[in-house]
Amino acid sequence: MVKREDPHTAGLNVYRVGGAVRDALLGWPVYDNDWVVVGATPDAMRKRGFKPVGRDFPVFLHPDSSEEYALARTERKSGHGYSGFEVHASPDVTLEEDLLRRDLTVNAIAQGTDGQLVDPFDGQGDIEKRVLRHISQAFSEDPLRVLRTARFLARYAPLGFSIAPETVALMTKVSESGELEHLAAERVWVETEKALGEPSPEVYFTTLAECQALSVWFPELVGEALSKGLAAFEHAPAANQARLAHWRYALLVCALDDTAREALAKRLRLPNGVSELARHVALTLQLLKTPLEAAAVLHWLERLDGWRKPAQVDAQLLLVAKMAGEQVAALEAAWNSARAVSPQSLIKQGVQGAALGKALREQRRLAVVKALG
Ligand SMILES: Nc1ccn([C@@H]2O[C@H](COP(=O)(O)OP(=O)(O)OP(=O)(O)O)[C@@H](O)[C@H]2O)c(=O)n1
Repeated sequence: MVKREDPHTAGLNVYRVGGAVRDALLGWPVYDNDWVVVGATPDAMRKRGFKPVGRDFPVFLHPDSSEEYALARTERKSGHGYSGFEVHASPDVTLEEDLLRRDLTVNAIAQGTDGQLVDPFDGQGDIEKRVLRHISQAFSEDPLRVLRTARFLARYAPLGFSIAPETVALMTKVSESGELEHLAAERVWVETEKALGEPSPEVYFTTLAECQALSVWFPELVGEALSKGLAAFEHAPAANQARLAHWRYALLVCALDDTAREALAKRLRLPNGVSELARHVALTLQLLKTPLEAAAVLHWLERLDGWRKPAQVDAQLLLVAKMAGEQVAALEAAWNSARAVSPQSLIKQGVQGAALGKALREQRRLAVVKALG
């Protein structure tokens, strides 16, 4: 089959870059491509039908594929945090200059439309050696890269990867400089959430501990709390990636006390669903610590909003299944009996209003008592 040339990019100097090239070389699944465009202007991109999306630098979406096309640029840090960047994008920025501003050698390989690789920092050599290595001191201009590097290791450690000692040293220097504190909590959570969905999520946290970054954003997890939390990961049930990440987070913090867990949730500005899930796991483990009693089970179901959101109870039973097997079976039986109590049948009997609520509560109580035997 003859491949038709894409009219939108015909004559443009474009390269596939970043994660897509890295992952293709690693044999890892590639979900989306990022492209860099050399020698073009924003105007020329718009005329070709690309849609501008970048707020801080010129990035465009391809009109058909919606893949990202960024104009080659250089960046220089000019202040704290993420806002302090001076971006220089112009047709005279070369591909090599654009690659030089990037974080890791394995992320700075470009591929021309002819398939040729442009690899000025020997990213291919580092892929072969299984090493995550920073490209230059500019690594420290974006403190998020400390978290990114730990996250990449959580993904690739099972392939034999490690972080170059000089990069660990630089990550430590960034952590100790206080720059990590300037990151937005949301960005920290995005990295952490991704890391929690990776094959070796524990590696993210141990790496952050090793380079002194853990105490900045996760002080509650420093020391023994971390080993306890990481040990809980193996109890995470199989799930899709988004769910798995949240379940693992809830397990990670399940041994913390309420104050520590809530402080962490607040600092990370966790989405409500995630902090609530973590709270629920703590409640469930608390319930399972002692022999099950009907009043405690009913109180737990109320706290989980189980009558309105039964899926929240089901999730808890799955989550703690491997931690407290037998008790969980009894709890599940009690829950199944209680949820089988139907308001409809009471309504049919003519029970209404406040009396209905009371009757429901009583029938559920009886169901739980009976199930617990
Ligand atoms: N703080 C950052 C973010 C991104 N990049 C560069 O931009 C590319 C694309 O970044 P991104 O899409 O965030 O990550 P990927 O490397 O594509 O990895 P992932 O598989 O997680 O999407 C990276 O490969 C890297 O070259 C960087 O140098 N520093």
